[in-house]
Amino acid sequence: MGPLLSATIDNRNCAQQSEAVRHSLPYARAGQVIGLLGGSFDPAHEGHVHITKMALKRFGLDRVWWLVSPGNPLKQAGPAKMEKRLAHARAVMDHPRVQVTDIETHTGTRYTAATLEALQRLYPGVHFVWLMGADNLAQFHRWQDWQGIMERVAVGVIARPGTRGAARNSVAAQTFGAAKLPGRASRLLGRRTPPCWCFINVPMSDASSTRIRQAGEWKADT
Ligand SMILES: Nc1ncnc2c1ncn2[C@@H]1O[C@H](COP(=O)(O)OP(=O)(O)OP(=O)(O)O)[C@@H](O)[C@H]1O
Ligand SMILES: O=C(O)c1ccc[n+]([C@@H]2O[C@H](COP(=O)([O-])O)[C@@H](O)[C@H]2O)c1
Repeated sequence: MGPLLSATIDNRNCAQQSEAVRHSLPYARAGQVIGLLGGSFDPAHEGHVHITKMALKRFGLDRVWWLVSPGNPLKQAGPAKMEKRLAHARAVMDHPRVQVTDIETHTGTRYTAATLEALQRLYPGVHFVWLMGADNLAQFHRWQDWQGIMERVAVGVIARPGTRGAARNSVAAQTFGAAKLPGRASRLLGRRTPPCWCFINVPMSDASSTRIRQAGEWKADT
């Protein structure tokens, strides 16, 4: 087989693969603002539901997609099986504008920077907003290519009990201080050109997956 033919077949395989990935993904059209809440969801709980509803309202989002992670790259211990976490998350989060997905299984990405790059390639013209609790902002500078994430998408941060100070003093908050949108303007977040991030001070939920696991209400392999 000549090099030209082999390259054509490779390209076709590649196109078929990305078509298959596209079929496994939720629908969004250009111009929509989609919030992405990535997490281990091991298990999903009322705190996730609460911040999702707050984000929909306060960040002016059209939809939120939960990205149930194959595994947080910074966590040593693996979470419960994907099918189990997905099923539970779908039972917990029942809202017409929220979809619970395993997108990273289909894109084959684990690091958030790579996931966002893949999603922007798959959804041209869609505005993505990365959502996270304040605890994650505090350690955001440990994520792979975290500055690249800030340059790529808007970031919406939601208050979490006991983490406000650490979030405010975090490397990310300090480094991108000039790109902070005041909470009163939070609805504009999704349509701003990154870097742009916003912290919303909302009524808080103290629910946590760690607490649920420690109480023995969720077992990894059952
Ligand atoms: N009660 C909460 N308030 C605000 N943000 C939350 C809350 N619970 C989870 N989040 C956020 O939701 C995202 C996914 O969280 P995750 O699935 O890790 O749940 P968790 O309760 O933090 O889990 P764990 O205790 O295992 O670390 C993260 O951005 C996290 O900050
Ligand atoms: O990309 C990274 O380096 C990175 C490091 C830590 C966490 N994340 C992502 O942050 C989200 C929250 O993770 P978790 O385990 O705290 O629920 C989830 O989508 C992870 O993939 C991403």
